[in-house]
Amino acid sequence: MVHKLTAEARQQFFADHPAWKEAEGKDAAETTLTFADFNEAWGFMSRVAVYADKHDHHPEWFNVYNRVEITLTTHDAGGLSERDEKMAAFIDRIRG
Ligand SMILES: C[C@H](O)[C@H](O)[C@H]1CNC2=NC(N)=NC(=O)C2=N1
Repeated sequence: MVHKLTAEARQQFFADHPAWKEAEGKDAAETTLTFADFNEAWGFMSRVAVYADKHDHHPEWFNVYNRVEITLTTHDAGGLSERDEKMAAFIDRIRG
């Protein structure tokens, strides 16, 4: 069972991860990454995909050429959870 972050933990999430913003009308966190080219973007996405598969937690994302938009939310919890926090921390570590 996975639970949504408490209001305090949610606030802490956005304080700890300044590259992430609250999604509008949705209990989720969003970020946009820009890479040198598609090859770099796809390399990044591959690393996130391996993480997602390993942790059974999957991003909502959109890619055009060198841009990757990511929305993190936990469908099973109906909002942001610790799983999103861990995935955001992973993405922030590898985003360069
Ligand atoms: C059955 C499977 O474990 C669930 O559907 C997992 C898969 N990946 C998931 N990813 C996300 N973002 N939220 C979930 O609730 C979720 N649930």
